[in-house]
Amino acid sequence: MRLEARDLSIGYGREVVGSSLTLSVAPGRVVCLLGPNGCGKTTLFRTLLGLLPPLGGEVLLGGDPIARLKRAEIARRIAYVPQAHAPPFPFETLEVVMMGRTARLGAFAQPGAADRTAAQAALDRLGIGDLAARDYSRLSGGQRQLVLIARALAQAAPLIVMDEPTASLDFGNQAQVLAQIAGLAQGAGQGVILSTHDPDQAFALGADVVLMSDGRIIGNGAAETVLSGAALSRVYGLPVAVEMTESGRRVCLPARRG
Ligand SMILES: Nc1ncnc2c1ncn2[C@@H]1O[C@H](COP(=O)(O)OP(=O)(O)OP(=O)(O)O)[C@@H](O)[C@H]1O
Repeated sequence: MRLEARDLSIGYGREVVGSSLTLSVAPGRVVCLLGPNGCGKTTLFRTLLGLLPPLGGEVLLGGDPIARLKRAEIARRIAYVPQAHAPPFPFETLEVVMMGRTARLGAFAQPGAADRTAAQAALDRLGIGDLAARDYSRLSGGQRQLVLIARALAQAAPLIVMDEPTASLDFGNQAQVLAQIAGLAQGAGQGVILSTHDPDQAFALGADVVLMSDGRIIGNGAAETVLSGAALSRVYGLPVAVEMTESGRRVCLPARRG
C-alpha cells in the first residue's frame, strides 16, 4: 500500500508551517525525513496520519483520500510510533501493545486471546518480552520507545510512521531498532517513513530521504543523491563532509572548527 502526499500545505489554523509538500512511501521502502528542529516534521506526520487537517493538497492511503476514511480504516492501513512520554496512569505494558490491535478493531470491539498472543509476539520480536507484565509508566524512556514500536508491529499495518524512533535509545538498541525497520521493509514489504536527526541512519538503512528546511522539501530521493555535504551544510548552517568508510558506508561529519 502506498502513502502519498500531493502538494500538501500543513499547519495549525491560519499558521502555515509548510507548503508544496509532495512525497510518497512505496511498499518495501524506508523513507527518512530529515530537517532542523521546528522545520515541520511532526506537523507533516500528524497530517499524513489524518490527525491534523491539511491546509491544502491531499493525502492518499492506497489511492484513497485519507479525509474520506474512518479512523479504524486508517488504523488498518497505517501505524504510528509517536515519541514516548510517560503516561500519568499505570498501564500494564502488554495492554499498551494490545492497543495496536484494538485500534484496528474499532471503538467498542474487545481484543481476544489471538490479539494477546500477537502483542506478546511483538514484544518478543524486539527482545523485551520480559517487560509484558511491568507498569508501562515506570519503564525507562528507551524501554517505552521500544514498547511503542512493538505496538506498531502488533497493529500489522502495511504502512508505519515513526517520529524519531531512536531518539531515546542507547547505542545497541538504536542499531537493533534500525535492523528491525530494515527487516519490516525487506521482509514484510511494509512501507516506513521515519524522522531522525541522524543523517547516517539514512545511509545505514539504504533509505530514501526527504530533506526539509523551513517547511519546504529541498531534496527527495536516494540518500546518496540527496545527502551531499553541500546540501547538509546549507540546511544545518555549518560545514559538513560526507566521507566513505573502509567498509563502504557513507558517514556525515561536521567539520572541525579552527
Ligand atoms: N499545536 C501547535 N499549534 C501551533 N503551532 C505549532 C503547534 N505545534 C507545533 N507548532 C509549530 O509548528 C512548527 C513546526 O513544528 P514541528 O513540531 O512540526 O517541528 P519538527 O520539525 O517536528 O521539530 P523537532 O525536530 O524539534 O521535533 C514550529 O514552529 C512549532 O512551533
